[in-house]
Amino acid sequence: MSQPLLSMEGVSKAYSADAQILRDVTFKQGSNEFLAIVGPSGCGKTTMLRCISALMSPDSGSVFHEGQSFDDPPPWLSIVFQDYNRSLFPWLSVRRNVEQGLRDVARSERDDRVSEALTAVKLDHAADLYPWQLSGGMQQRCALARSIVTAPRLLLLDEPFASVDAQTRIDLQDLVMDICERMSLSALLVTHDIDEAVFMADKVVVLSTRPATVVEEIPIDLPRPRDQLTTKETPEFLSLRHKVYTLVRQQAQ
Ligand SMILES: Nc1ncnc2c1ncn2[C@@H]1O[C@H](COP(=O)(O)OP(=O)(O)OP(=O)(O)O)[C@@H](O)[C@H]1O
Repeated sequence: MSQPLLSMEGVSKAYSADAQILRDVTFKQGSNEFLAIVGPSGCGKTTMLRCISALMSPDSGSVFHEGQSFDDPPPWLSIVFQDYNRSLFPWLSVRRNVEQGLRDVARSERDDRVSEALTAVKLDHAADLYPWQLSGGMQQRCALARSIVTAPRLLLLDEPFASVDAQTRIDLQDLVMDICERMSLSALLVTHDIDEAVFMADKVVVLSTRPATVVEEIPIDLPRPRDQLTTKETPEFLSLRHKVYTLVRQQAQ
């Protein structure tokens, strides 16, 4: 049987003796699977992403990519953060920002790949502008282009839509789902927004309060492509949203 793309097995992490953050976190993510992580505020979701991306080592347990452990941030993984303001270089144009992901690639290939990534996020027209000349949504699309330009297998999304307005958030959700579909990319989305988790994911993983552990994994078998209006009006969507919301609320009590 083939190995999952990503697996966390019994991962625990504490920042100090009295600050246990993760406790025995275990789940698997398959290839091309879109996974959403939800849980109470401050439960340790970002800490979990740091362990997955090898920016931080777990105290116990392991993270595996196709059955292999790894020590450094791996090339098959890219991260998109909430705070695009701090993740883009203001002194570099959009094109040069995206190019940062490709420093080891030959110039001729680099230009083509940057252009492809900018087309994928619909930013071709803004390639020569600077981040401070862009709207919030455009800056986050630029950050997304920089993440996909390296052709990763897995995109880690740490509340990537939390700093934009409601309409832009919806547009970015559709864009990310479309990119994942077209590039056969897996995604692991951390979000506080339960509608967003159910709408975008193939599986929602619910975490407990600190120290976080997996409370339940809920498969989301809504058909794709998903539509912001019609999918969200189906009884199946409403019932899944109810289930996830109830579980998260129980944790917070
Ligand atoms: N480097 C660090 N050193 C010490 N404590 C930390 C560190 N990073 C995070 N923490 C603490 O660990 C806890 C979990 O933080 P984390 O950011 O992982 O949670 P989260 O679920 O992503 O939070 P939120 O829901 O607010 O986005 C918090 O109490 C936070 O203050």
